[in-house]
Parts: sequence; C-alpha cells; structure tokens
Amino acid sequence: MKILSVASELYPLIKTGGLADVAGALPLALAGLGCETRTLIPGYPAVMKTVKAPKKLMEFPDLLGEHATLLHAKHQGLDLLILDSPPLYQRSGGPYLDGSARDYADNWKRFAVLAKAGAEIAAGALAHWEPDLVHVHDWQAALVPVFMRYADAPEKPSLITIHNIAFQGQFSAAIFPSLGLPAHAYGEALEYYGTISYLKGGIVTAHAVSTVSPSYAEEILTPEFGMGLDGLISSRTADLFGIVNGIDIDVWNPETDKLLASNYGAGSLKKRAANRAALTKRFELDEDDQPIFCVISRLTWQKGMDLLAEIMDDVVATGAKLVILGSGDSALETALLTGADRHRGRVGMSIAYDEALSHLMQAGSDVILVPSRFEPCGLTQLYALRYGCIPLVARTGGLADTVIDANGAALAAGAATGLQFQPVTAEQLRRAIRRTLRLFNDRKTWTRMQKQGMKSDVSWTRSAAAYVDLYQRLAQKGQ
Ligand SMILES: Nc1ncnc2c1ncn2[C@@H]1O[C@H](COP(=O)(O)OP(=O)(O)O[C@H]2O[C@H](CO)[C@@H](O)[C@H](O)[C@H]2O)[C@@H](O)[C@H]1O
Repeated sequence: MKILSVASELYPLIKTGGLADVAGALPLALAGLGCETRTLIPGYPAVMKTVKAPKKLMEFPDLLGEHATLLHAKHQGLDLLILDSPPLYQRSGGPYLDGSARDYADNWKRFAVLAKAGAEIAAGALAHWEPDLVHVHDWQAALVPVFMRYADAPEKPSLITIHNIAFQGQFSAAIFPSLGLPAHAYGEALEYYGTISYLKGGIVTAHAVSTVSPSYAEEILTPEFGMGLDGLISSRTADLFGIVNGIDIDVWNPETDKLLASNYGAGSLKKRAANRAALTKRFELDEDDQPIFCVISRLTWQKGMDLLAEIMDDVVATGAKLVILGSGDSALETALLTGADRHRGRVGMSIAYDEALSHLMQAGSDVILVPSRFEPCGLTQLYALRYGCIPLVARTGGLADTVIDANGAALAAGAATGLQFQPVTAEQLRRAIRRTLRLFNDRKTWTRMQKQGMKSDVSWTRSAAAYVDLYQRLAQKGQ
C-alpha cells in the first residue's frame, strides 16, 4: 500500500516536539509491514541544507498564488517529498515562529499551500507515484482532506491524526477567499465561531480521525479536554481511533546510544553511574547519592511546569536534586531559572532545545517528572522506561496508558513501571514525590521497577500494525 504522509516536522530533519518523532519513526515501522510511505514536508532551511542531491519531480506554478517546486530525496530510510518555495519556507526562525517567538503572520498560507500540494499529489499529480491513502498530521496538514473533498478528482481515503488538540490552526475568516474553495466549504467544513479552523476542517472531512492514545481519544470527547471541538468529535466516534505512539528503539537504545557517557542494559544497571556522574558535572550538582529528578519538556501550562516552579523548594527540601531541560513560556522560564538560582548544586537548568543532553538526562537521572495537565501520548516517559529512569506522571491521556503505577497490587505482581498521580495539583505532585522517595530507598523494589520498565514494549511494532489495520479498513471502504 502506498501512503502519502503530510507533516510540518519530521525527525531527524526538523523537530520542535513529539510530532516530528512520530512522523519520522512511523514510516520506518510501516515499511516492514508492506506500506511504502512518502512524507511531504516544507523545504525549511534545515531540510534543504541536510538532504543530499534532491531530485526535481515537478513544478507547481500556482498553489494558491505561490510557485513551488516538488523535490524527492531519501534520508536515513525516509522517502521525502519536499515542497520548495523559498518565499514561504526559507526563513531564519523556526518552522512556525520567527526569531522573536511570534507566529509568522502568513502561517495560514504556508500550511494551506503545503496541504494544497498534498491534495494535488493525492489526486495523481506525480506521473509515477500515486498514493492509495493519505495520512495527515495536526492542523498544519489538516486542509489536505478539505482540498480533496472539494476537488474534481476522486477522493482518496484519508486519516487525520491529532497529536495535540490545543493547536487548531485558527485564522480570520477573511482568508477564506484565498483558499480557493467553493463558498459552501466555509459552512460545511471550516467555520468555527466566525473564524476558520484548519483542524476542524480536517476532522470534518477526513475519513477517519485518530489520536495518539486510547485514553486521549476518550478524553477529547469531553468539554474539559476537547478544547471546543468535543461536540464535533463526538459526532465522529464511529471513525475515531486511539493508537498509542511507539518510539524508535534504535535511536533510543541505552546499549548503543553514542550520546551517553556509558552504555548499559537491564543486566548492567550499575553502568548508569557514569551517566549520572556526567550529568552531575554538566549541571554542576553536588556529588551525593540522593536521587536526581529530571524534566525534559516544553515549558508550558499544558506540561504542568507552573506546578514544578511551585514545588521546587519542597523537592530540594527532601534532599533530592532536580535537572530541567526545556524552553517555552518566558514567565515559566524565569520562574524556574530563579528557583534554580536559589538552589545551586541542587537544581540545574538549561533553557535550550538539546537532543543530545536529553539522552544523557534519561540515562543519568533516577526519575523523570511529567506532571502534564493533559497529554495526548507523551514520549519522554517512553524513553525513560527504556532507559531505566522511573517515570512519575500525571494520570492522563497516554501517560495513563503507558506507565503502570506502583500501587500495592502492581508491586506485588512485579508489574509496576512508574508512578501516577491525580488530580494534577501541586499538593498531589508533592505527595507523589514523597511516595517516589520511599520507593527509591527500597533498592530491591526500585531495581525491579527499572528492569520491568526496560522490558516494556515501547517499540512501534504493535502500533504500526494497528495503523496498517486502520489503513486497510479505510482503503476497503473507499473501494
Ligand atoms: N528542551 C528539549 N530538548 C531536547 N528535547 C526536547 C526538549 N523538550 C522536549 N524535547 C523532546 O521533544 C519531544 C516532546 O514530545 P512529547 O510527546 O513529550 O510532547 P509534545 O507536546 O511535543 O507532542 C505532542 O505530540 C506527541 C506525538 O504524538 C504526543 O506524544 C504528545 O502528547 C503531544 O503533546 C520528546 O522527544 C522530547 O524528548
């Protein structure tokens, strides 16, 4: 089966968050199951600089008034379709934000053009490669099924995956005429309280909607988590699926990871000590045997980072240490940095996006804290499981689905892999930290939990098979 995947980021070429990991790893996992995936991405500077000898496939003279060239390249097992349009994508900032962290004013156009190209490819624009199905990710690609619905060509089966419903691609209704859609598409697919919502358009028009864990698929049916789209999603429950993310277990393998100070496995956990020592040095922490908690996250309210700032003094008071890697909301960055300054030697912080450091932190820390208010899946707890770093997570979304709480029954059965807490409040987080410390001091139980986590199947194997199953169902329906 031939799949056209459309995404706005793709590991290892361009990444701001978990979407890139999934868009980058899923095609590799699907390849072994008879699916040939080509991924359409914008020609950002990082992409154009990294891919070797891209081949020109075709020109799009007029995609919503923009000229673009479609390039083909292979990169680390990925088959790429790169939409090269320098006025839209060759910018010095990130994929979505300029150097001052402001949204590009023409993001509506940048991603509408990407989607339009996707719809044209789906309709057979490429002479030698026509997809059987289109899989689009998040609001940035959500207009692909909208353009397909209102095109003259026969509609291909389509799936939209929601990685985070908080980001909806909402724009002024004034852009509607520039999208080149028939007038009725506004009310049928795109209109959202007098504005335009790309994600809504995708949810209305895609043949199936999925999200990245079964629990989050349930949660987004409720007003609390649906962020205004719960009513619409509830009307599509027959076509709604929750497939938990996997991770690339070759990139995230403590036995071979070149970014670590020392490689190790479940049978050689003592070798984690060298990573702990490297981490201690890197963050100028005191050298002692107290547990190290880590946080690797966007610094946002979603991720509960305000709670982390609130409880930092209490964590330090227990004797534990804390290392934080992240960037995001500037008020939260300041609050956390101020706290870290108060506790030199006990709290270390790096305001950065640092892939290499994130690997060392997973290998050198004892616990990863993930106090998210909502979490569609979450990936850092999956890396942590694989690295023998115990996840302490909020009981929500994919975090609830992937970590087995160390309650009495799970401990007795030897099944526990981490800790969960709820509701997501500072008080419950403090309690969960105290519970973690009690377990940490019971070395036999702790080691057993580490080993159990390292045995968990966090690979793509099962989930890739679930996607293939869904693709096949959609393809059959479309016949
Ligand atoms: N400062 C930093 N330096 C280095 N690496 C950093 C970093 N900050 C974050 N990362 C990395 O970025 C990724 C973040 O992925 P998550 O799944 O945790 O959240 P995100 O909200 O981006 O993704 C959304 O999409 C994914 C994919 O579906 C869902 O799992 C998730 O719940 C949803 O919110 C991880 O690979 C993490 O290691």
